[in-house]
Amino acid sequence: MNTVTTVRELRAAVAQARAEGKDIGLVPTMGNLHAGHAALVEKAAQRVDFVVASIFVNPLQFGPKEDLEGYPRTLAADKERLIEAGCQLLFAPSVEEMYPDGMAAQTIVHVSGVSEGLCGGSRPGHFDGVSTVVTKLFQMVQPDIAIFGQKDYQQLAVIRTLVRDLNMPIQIIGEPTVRADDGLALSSRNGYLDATQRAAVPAIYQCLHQMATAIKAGARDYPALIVEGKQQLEGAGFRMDYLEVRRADNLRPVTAEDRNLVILVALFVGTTRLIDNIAFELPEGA
Ligand SMILES: Nc1ncnc2c1ncn2[C@@H]1O[C@H](COP(=O)(O)OP(=O)(O)OP(=O)(O)O)[C@@H](O)[C@H]1O
Ligand SMILES: CC(C)(CO)[C@@H](O)C(=O)[O-]
Ligand code: BAL
Repeated sequence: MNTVTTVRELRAAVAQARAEGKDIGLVPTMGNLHAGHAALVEKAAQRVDFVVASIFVNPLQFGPKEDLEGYPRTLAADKERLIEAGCQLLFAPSVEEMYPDGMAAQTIVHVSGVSEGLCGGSRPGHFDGVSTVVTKLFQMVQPDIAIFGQKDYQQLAVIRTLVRDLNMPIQIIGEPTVRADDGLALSSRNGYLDATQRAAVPAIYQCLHQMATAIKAGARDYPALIVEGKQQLEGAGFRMDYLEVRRADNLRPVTAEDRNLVILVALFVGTTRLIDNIAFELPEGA
């Protein structure tokens, strides 16, 4: 695996792969890689000849009181994981390389609709930062496919909308969330948890799973289910950001006719903000 840090080197390496007739896949990340990221790279390696991963902790998507400074940076270990997973090229640019004129001067890409509410409501500007950096990465690499995790469900929906609205010829692939044995969604931010918090957090997915089971069994009073779910999570010691049932395709509020649903949660464990979700289809007759 080669590592490049400049757009110029990135374009040259991708051009060479193209000249060799290879198709290209991109896996954008912020590093501190775990088995969830590895699954995305492995999927890309199954689908294309040349896998590019990026590691960039994008300041543009962090709020002023968020964890930009403390976000874990583990480049040496990340490279080992990428090699094992089948990555051919790592792009690990500096902030100056990505935003040479500074972030205030950067053209911003705003995806409307699906970026509003949920994480977009709690993290103002977050999805503008994501859409902008992902657009830049897409322009730099011009991949055939790009792979994202369903753990960041709203992000995936924003990127699908971005690609459709701006007619980008890139196939977006969403990969299932990789979980620890106790159900916790793998996330770089799990590393912020102490032992007591780590013991408590499997309750997040258990709650989502219970709610999904109840809905599949016929429960339709979503507001009541949400109140109950929040009480359960608050009782486990978490501070709620949101817990919502939405349409799985466009994240709009659910109507009685909708069959494809997603329950999304964001909460604080101490100062650590975690997200998770469960998407499911209502069985026939339910
Ligand atoms: N458990 C997981 N399973 C599958 N994909 C994942 C998982 N966690 C993250 N991803 C995906 O990896 C890509 C890079 O995400 P990122 O580097 O932010 O990792 P993260 O672990 O989600 O970190 P954070 O704690 O910052 O949310 C995104 O497409 C994200 O959805
Ligand atoms: C897609 C992404 C790499 C953009 O910075 C980031 O939001 C992430 O890691 O999910
Ligand atoms: N995984 C999404 C990146 C972020 O939380 O900023």
